[in-house]
Amino acid sequence: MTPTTTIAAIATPQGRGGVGVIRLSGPNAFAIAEALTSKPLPAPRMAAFRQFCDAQGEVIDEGLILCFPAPHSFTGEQVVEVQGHGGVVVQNALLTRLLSLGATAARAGEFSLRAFENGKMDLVQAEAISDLIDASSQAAARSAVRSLQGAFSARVNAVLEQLIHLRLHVEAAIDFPEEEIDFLADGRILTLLEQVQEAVAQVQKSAKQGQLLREGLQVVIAGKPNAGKSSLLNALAGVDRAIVTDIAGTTRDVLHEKITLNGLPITLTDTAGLRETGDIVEQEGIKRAYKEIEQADLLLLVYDLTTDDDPLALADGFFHQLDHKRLLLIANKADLAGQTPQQDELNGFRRIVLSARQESGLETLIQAISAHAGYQPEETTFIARTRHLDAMMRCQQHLADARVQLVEFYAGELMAEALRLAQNALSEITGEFSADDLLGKIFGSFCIGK
Ligand SMILES: Nc1nc2c(c(=O)[nH]1)N(C=O)[C@@H](CNc1ccc(C(=O)N[C@@H](CCC(=O)O)C(=O)O)cc1)CN2
Ligand SMILES: Nc1nc2c(ncn2[C@@H]2O[C@H](COP(=O)(O)OP(=O)(O)OP(=O)(O)O)[C@@H](O)[C@H]2O)c(=O)[nH]1
Ligand SMILES: [Mg+2]
Repeated sequence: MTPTTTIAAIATPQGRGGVGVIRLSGPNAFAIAEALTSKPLPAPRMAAFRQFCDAQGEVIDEGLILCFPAPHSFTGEQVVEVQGHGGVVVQNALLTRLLSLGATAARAGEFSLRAFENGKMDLVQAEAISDLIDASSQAAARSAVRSLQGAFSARVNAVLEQLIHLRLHVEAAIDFPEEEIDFLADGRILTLLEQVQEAVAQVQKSAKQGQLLREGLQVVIAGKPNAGKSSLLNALAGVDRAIVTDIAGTTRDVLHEKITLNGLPITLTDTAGLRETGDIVEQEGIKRAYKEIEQADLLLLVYDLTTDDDPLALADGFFHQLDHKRLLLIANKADLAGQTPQQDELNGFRRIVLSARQESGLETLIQAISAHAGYQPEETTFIARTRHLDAMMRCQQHLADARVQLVEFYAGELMAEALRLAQNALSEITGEFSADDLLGKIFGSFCIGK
């Protein structure tokens, strides 16, 4: 084993601020802090005012120092906070001094990784810290705090307990072969298995909401030139973001705008009008539009009601293989066409009649977008990631396999093995069972100092 280093990093953002905090964590944190201040440290968890000096005794900054003896700290190690003034130059000078005193510059996520390794939190909670910092809506932030406080972990652990209970029954059935057939066939094990499947399904449902809050929804606006795509983006964003003119082919570049609808973070994308063109710049814009269309969670196909464009023919022409569920038809310029904003269906496609310029019919569109995402905000939603959903999906596959082994083959051993794999998959969520590269991937995506 490599000896544990003492790591240091600036914990506050790089920039101007009233206060800038540098954290130290590791076995030499206290010794390094003492050398920095040339004074005894204050009592644990008590702030003291100190001067922070360089090797020549020159004052770099003055501020507060705070010590957290192991294991009662964020990381579970000795932790010191050096709270100086918030400025890029002075903070870097302090950090450099700490490095010269023997500290090592922390890698991204290294404080959180240590907290995880020392049992201060599980993987879901560590991820929740990162998601809280990156939350793009109030609802996302609240659900990240819920995960941080253990709401998600508690649900996973409850299912794990059920699963372990089931495994004990199955192992017992295998260990007493004379009773095997009866034990496996009497329905008790099947009932337990179905209860576990249902419990996982419930957590999956909640986690799906949490993942939506974390990742948000990619909504791409597409259609022919002049249909009113940029006008729609501006209307939904509530700001005059995209250039709108009556010249067809106004938008060239792809434009992203982040908004939240009822707490759901959404990235709205405006694209160049789709048409055959000889203009090279426009061609490039259209190429980029198609790239966005491919990646959209939801596509708004905007067309102009005052033209004789047939939206279904347009949809077919622009995106032949498109999944119907991903497409919403937007009949724009209702004001000019003398139509009232409304919602209806066209050959199985949902259609919304609205006026982007007059901003009428937008509420209906917003509702349709939320409904498309299956977004149902609840007070108990916890933040979740694709990684978690993936683990639960694999858990369900193993449970389904266990069921087949039981009901079709009465194969106790094979059922037991499937259940073991199901448990491993579920345990990956909280990190109880994990591959090393998984940890590297997760913590590497954190910011430095976290
Ligand atoms: N100044 C400062 N503020 C901060 C942090 C920090 O590191 N420093 N945090 C950084 O993320 C968050 C708070 N996280 C923390 C989590 C645990 C402990 C801690 O001392 N835990 C001890 C004692 C617990 C207790 O007294 O109840 C322990 O777990 O034993 C400290 C900060 C947000 N605010
Ligand atoms: N009356 C009326 N005019 C609209 C409406 N929406 C857009 N327009 C007008 O239609 C013209 C084109 O609007 P844009 O939003 O630039 O259209 P676009 O689809 O982004 O066009 P390109 O960027 O060229 O592909 C502008 O003159 C808008 O003011 C609407 O609902 N009603
Ligand atoms: Mg435009």
